[in-house]
Amino acid sequence: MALAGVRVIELAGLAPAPFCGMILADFGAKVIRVDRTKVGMSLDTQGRGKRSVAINLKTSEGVTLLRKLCVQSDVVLEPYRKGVMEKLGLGPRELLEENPRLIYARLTGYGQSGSYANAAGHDINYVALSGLLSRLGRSGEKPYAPLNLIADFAGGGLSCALGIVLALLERTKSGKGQIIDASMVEGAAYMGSFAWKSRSIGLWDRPRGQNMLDGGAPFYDTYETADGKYVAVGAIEPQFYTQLLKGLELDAGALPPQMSVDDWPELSRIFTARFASKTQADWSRVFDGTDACVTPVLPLAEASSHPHNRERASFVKDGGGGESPRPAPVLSRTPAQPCLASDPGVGEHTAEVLSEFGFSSADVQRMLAAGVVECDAVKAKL
Ligand SMILES: CCCCCCCCCCCC[C@H](C)C(=O)SCCNC(=O)CCNC(=O)[C@H](O)C(C)(C)COP(=O)(O)OP(=O)(O)OC[C@H]1O[C@@H](n2cnc3c(N)ncnc32)[C@H](O)[C@@H]1OP(=O)(O)O
Repeated sequence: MALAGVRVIELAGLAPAPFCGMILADFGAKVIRVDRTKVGMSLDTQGRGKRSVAINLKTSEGVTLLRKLCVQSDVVLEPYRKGVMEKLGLGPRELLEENPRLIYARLTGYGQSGSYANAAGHDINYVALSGLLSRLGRSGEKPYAPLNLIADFAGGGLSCALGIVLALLERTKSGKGQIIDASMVEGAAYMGSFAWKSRSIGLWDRPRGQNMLDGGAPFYDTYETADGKYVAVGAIEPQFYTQLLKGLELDAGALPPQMSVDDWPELSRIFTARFASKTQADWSRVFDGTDACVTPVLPLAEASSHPHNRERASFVKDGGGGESPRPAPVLSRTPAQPCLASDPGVGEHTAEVLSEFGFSSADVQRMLAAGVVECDAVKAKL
């Protein structure tokens, strides 16, 4: 796999950093998640392919131990508020001094500087500050955050993974590590560059929810079908729009022109009534195999069984039967191989990992007895 041989220390976080770590693990990195002690269970639902070490960082020996793990690794991924790692004496300056090849990734909401740098926040706050949230939502309604996808995952975990891979690539030339300041506000904004830069072509001139791509245009929207399900319509180009009208059995000559913005509400009413006349499956029969850009809106539970996704094996089943998306994109020679074993329990691999880093079993036993580390002995034996 592309990242084989890369060792990553991921400090356990909430959602963005765990996703970043999972991407790296999916593509072959050895990711070690550092969990807290005395927590029972992990909230990391993105633990695929990782191993877990439980360390109490409120002990000085725990901090020393983590330092040893970090300086013997390629990447440190930390998800804490600005200054937390420095307080522990594990800031980038200290660690890079000991290991100049280390890539030190800091995944935060507001970044390492600026007046919000110390503030708590979550996805919705970061998307709000990026400017994007103001553009999301239906006409006449309040701004709407589409799950926690934009900042936590697209602008956060994914863009931080890109930063790490770029730094690894650069290290092959310079031999040097570096610090990655991954701010979710900036990651989200960057991911939304199209929204900024396409203002120059008038794509967002109208209020929220009244533009071509935000629910304003009848040919770029969702419609309810006769069975209470939905279809998605994305027929932007005239040749595809023509196919849409054909499938809906509408006479183009009797309708206002596609780009007559003032007539969009009326066209929407016509499309709404038409789509309500058949079931979702009926519409798939009408539109599959055409260029009308009409697809069913699938629930998560049905996505993997859609013929297209089934043919590409786009979803994988883990050992417990749980389904999730397979890693993307697909690399031809070195594709990701997602681990199908169950996600790691807190401290499941403490003894195994510490031994790999050169600790003797007597060291491990002593640290266990002192409460510096914890080992989930039951899971570790399975
Ligand atoms: C009832 C609750 C139910 C919860 C169910 C949860 C289900 C999952 C839901 C996922 C929701 C995802 C949401 C929508 C998100 O947006 S997640 C993104 C959140 N934001 C970020 O990640 C940005 C960067 N991080 C942060 O800003 C902050 O970490 C935070 C998220 C605001 C949380 O702040 P806070 O809890 O005060 O923690 P921090 O200031 O970072 O300090 C962490 C403290 O923990 C300590 N710590 C860490 N590891 C260990 C360890 N192994 N052992 C002992 N202690 C440990 C650190 O030393 C630090 O301690 P201290 O410096 O405060 O004394």
